[in-house]
Amino acid sequence: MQDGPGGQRRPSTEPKAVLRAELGRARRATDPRQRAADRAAVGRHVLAWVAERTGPDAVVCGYLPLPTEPLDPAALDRLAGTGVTVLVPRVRPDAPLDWCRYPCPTAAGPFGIREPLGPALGTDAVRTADAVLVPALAVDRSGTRLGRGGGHYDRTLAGLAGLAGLAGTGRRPVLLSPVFDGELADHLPAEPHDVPVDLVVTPLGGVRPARR
Ligand SMILES: Nc1nc2c(c(=O)[nH]1)N(C=O)[C@@H](CNc1ccc(C(=O)N[C@@H](CCC(=O)O)C(=O)O)cc1)CN2
Ligand SMILES: Nc1ncnc2c1ncn2[C@@H]1O[C@H](COP(=O)(O)OP(=O)(O)OP(=O)(O)O)[C@@H](O)[C@H]1O
Repeated sequence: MQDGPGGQRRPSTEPKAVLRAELGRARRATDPRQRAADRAAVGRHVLAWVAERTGPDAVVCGYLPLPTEPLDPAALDRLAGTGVTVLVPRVRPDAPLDWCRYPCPTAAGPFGIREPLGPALGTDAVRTADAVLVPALAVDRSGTRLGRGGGHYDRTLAGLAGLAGLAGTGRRPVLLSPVFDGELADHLPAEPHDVPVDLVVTPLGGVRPARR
């Protein structure tokens, strides 16, 4: 939102902001039973992928999903129950995300998301991850993601980009974005700071390469 003449709030007409508003409306308009089935399907796909591709010693960065987001929170519990180390983000203003080990107590946080209250592991904890679930409102054919616009994940993923090819293992976490099937876009506005995701997870399509 921007301040309009006279100081009243009016919606931004910036292309990304318009897209976010449209995608948000579509999510809220989805039939709750369909949404629940979709969220459960995405959770199952994530669990199966982790079991197949990384195994029980894995570290997975997830997030505490909003009720309209395409990920069943129970999937995080099941993942943690398999022995996988699950981390969830804590927002810090104008900084990369901090991380807490899940499950942990949570409290109502900004933007309607639950805020984890466990000990803060620091922003570098994401570097230990084998996979990072990156929330998105849509993902396009080049893997460009449309997020909520806070830049929280952009700042977090920017630190990881430099990990590829580093001395040692040279590995960086695999980036997966859960989205609803209708949120695979042909083209989204991309900026230089946008880090593309590797994989998308949808209820019907399962886990697939983001580049199509
Ligand atoms: N579940 C979740 N956790 C996350 C993110 C996210 O997108 N999803 N974030 C990604 O960066 C960060 C928090 N940033 C956010 C920024 C804005 C809004 C937001 O606009 N919320 C709407 C409600 C949307 C809805 O109900 O669907 C609002 O407050 O009106 C949410 C999270 C870190 N944690
Ligand atoms: N690496 C970075 N360092 C500092 N600021 C950044 C970085 N990446 C993005 N930003 C800032 O974050 C703001 C939001 O960027 P953008 O619109 O791409 O968000 P988003 O990807 O939708 O959000 P999110 O990353 O939270 O999911 C922009 O003002 C941008 O300048």
